[in-house]
Amino acid sequence: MATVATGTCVGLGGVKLQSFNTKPLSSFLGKKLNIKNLSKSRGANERYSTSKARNMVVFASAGEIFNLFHDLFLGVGVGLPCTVMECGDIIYRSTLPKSNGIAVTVPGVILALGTLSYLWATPGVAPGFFDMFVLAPLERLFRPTYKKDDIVLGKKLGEGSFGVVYKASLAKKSSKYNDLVLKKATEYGAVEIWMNERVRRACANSCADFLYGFLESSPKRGAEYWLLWKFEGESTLADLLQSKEFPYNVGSLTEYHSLLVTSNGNISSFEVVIDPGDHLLDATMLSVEALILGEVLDAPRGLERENRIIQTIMRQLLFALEGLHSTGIVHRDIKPQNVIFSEDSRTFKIIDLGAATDLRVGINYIPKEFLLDPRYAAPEQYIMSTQTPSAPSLPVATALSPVLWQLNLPDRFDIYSAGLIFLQMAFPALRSNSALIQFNRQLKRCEYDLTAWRKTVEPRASPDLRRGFELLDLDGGIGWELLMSMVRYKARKRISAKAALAHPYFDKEGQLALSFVQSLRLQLIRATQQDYSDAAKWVIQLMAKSGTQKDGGFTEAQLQELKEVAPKKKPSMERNVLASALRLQRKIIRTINESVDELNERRKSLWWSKWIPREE
Ligand SMILES: Nc1ncnc2c1ncn2[C@@H]1O[C@H](COP(=O)(O)OP(=O)(O)OP(=O)(O)O)[C@@H](O)[C@H]1O
Repeated sequence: MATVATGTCVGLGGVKLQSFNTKPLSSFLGKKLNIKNLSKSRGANERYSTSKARNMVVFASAGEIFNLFHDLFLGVGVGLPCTVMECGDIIYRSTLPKSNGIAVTVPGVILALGTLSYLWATPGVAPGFFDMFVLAPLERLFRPTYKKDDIVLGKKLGEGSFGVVYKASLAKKSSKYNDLVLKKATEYGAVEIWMNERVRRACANSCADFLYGFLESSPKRGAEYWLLWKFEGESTLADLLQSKEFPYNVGSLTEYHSLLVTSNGNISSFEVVIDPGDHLLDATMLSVEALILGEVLDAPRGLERENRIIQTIMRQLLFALEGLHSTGIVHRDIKPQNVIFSEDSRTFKIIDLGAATDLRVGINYIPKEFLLDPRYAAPEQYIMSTQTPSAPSLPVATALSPVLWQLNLPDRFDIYSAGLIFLQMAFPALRSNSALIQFNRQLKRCEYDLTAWRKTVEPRASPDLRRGFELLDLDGGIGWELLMSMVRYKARKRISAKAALAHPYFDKEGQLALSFVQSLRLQLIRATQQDYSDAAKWVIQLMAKSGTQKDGGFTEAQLQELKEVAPKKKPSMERNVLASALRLQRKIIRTINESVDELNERRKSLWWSKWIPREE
């Protein structure tokens, strides 16, 4: 009986040489094998035998490659029936192996884990798909909708480059939403509706409560996007910062002086600073009552108390930013004017997503366009490297988003702006526009090195400025350290919102009371924020210093020793491979950029706007 090791079955014959060649040929691949042709003529058999060895070599290597893929996909159960499960001998059924489910292989597990972590890495391809194709349509089915006639316009709240904002209310009174905010926006309104809907589904607490957005066309004004939010409150952080009372004007908003009924029936008071995520306990419910009754108790004023209020604002701002960044949205216009105090939730929230960009799908990613407020913009101006000049199409953007995110760390743009807000809160002298512009110039002159800036201004600092340094130096300078890790020239060296939230600056007890684990965490944050290029420069300088050990340089003998242990020049073959790999890498980047540019025609970049409801 002919056996399977004929090589006639291209690919598969080679794959299973060891196991197949002892089995009856008829048990494999049945009809596809031309058994007759092989056994009919002797000549054919001879030709077969002489080519057998050659075929065996070819098939053996092909077999190895196939085996690798076979093993890989076996782990995740992909392939033809008999390649993903053991079929045994179909004649003698008793030889069939007992089923033990899907075989798990190490490469299969690695592949599956790698794929999963790529799909879940920031900005999150998999959650993005779920959001877009499941949550968004579901939400559209159930959420309340509004039209022009449902809305009564009130006073104008502001007018910006992207539209006019009004206070508004509903024609039919609603118990939930009395006061609303309406923005009539230009073409960018479409982007803002998209961003607000995404935020409402992914991190509702980060931004103002968004109700609805639609396209409204009037013969007089043409097409306009109408966006509706809940009215969160009267004060933005900019309004609060302008007051001489800052931060105590915020203190009275965020601090509850709660009443504690002690066991002997006496009422004593204590202060609670409400953080996002804190739950009101029974005792603090009493404090709401106390607030309504106007029985607010004043704690002593001073640096410590101011520091605590600023800490609370920074934590709330970073919390909101972390929500946006973890879902792939970069705001690009973080400034005190766009941070509003929500009177209901008693937290600061972000508003104005008109300049935001959704990097999960590449929406509104127009780096060439200058949209940024220069007072708060990070030095890089663009959130993505100019090597990646414009937004890719949806599938390309989605597939590449984790890579582009890691390459550019676009979220650090917002962190720089938040750092400047922190600076303005700590230094009253830097709160005015002109003072901030001057500070920006000084910092640029110091090459964005805050320590260098401090050295130049501190000796001749005004009492206001000195007070700011004192505040940041509390608890062993932990506030100054956080500020420095936010305001840095290179985006890659800035701390992320998530890491900043874990910074010991936010530990209520201060740095001196840090536990062992907390100290370790601080060391880790410091290590990841280190500018290693400076360390490298230092080593090079040290090496370049000719002379003696006494001067801090290496001696000639030491340099000679180092030369000897230095790696020898790579062989030319290796260097050629390296050069080709680099050329290939450059070519891939160029090709991606070109296709990205090509795909970024305006027609294509507004694909999402067809999902925005139009008024009938
Ligand atoms: N949800 C809200 N609740 C209360 N007030 C709000 C809300 N949204 C916006 N405002 C108020 O309206 C003002 C303008 O809002 P917004 O910044 O979104 O408009 P804009 O047209 O983009 O303005 P600009 O271009 O100046 O930033 C804000 O400064 C704030 O005072």
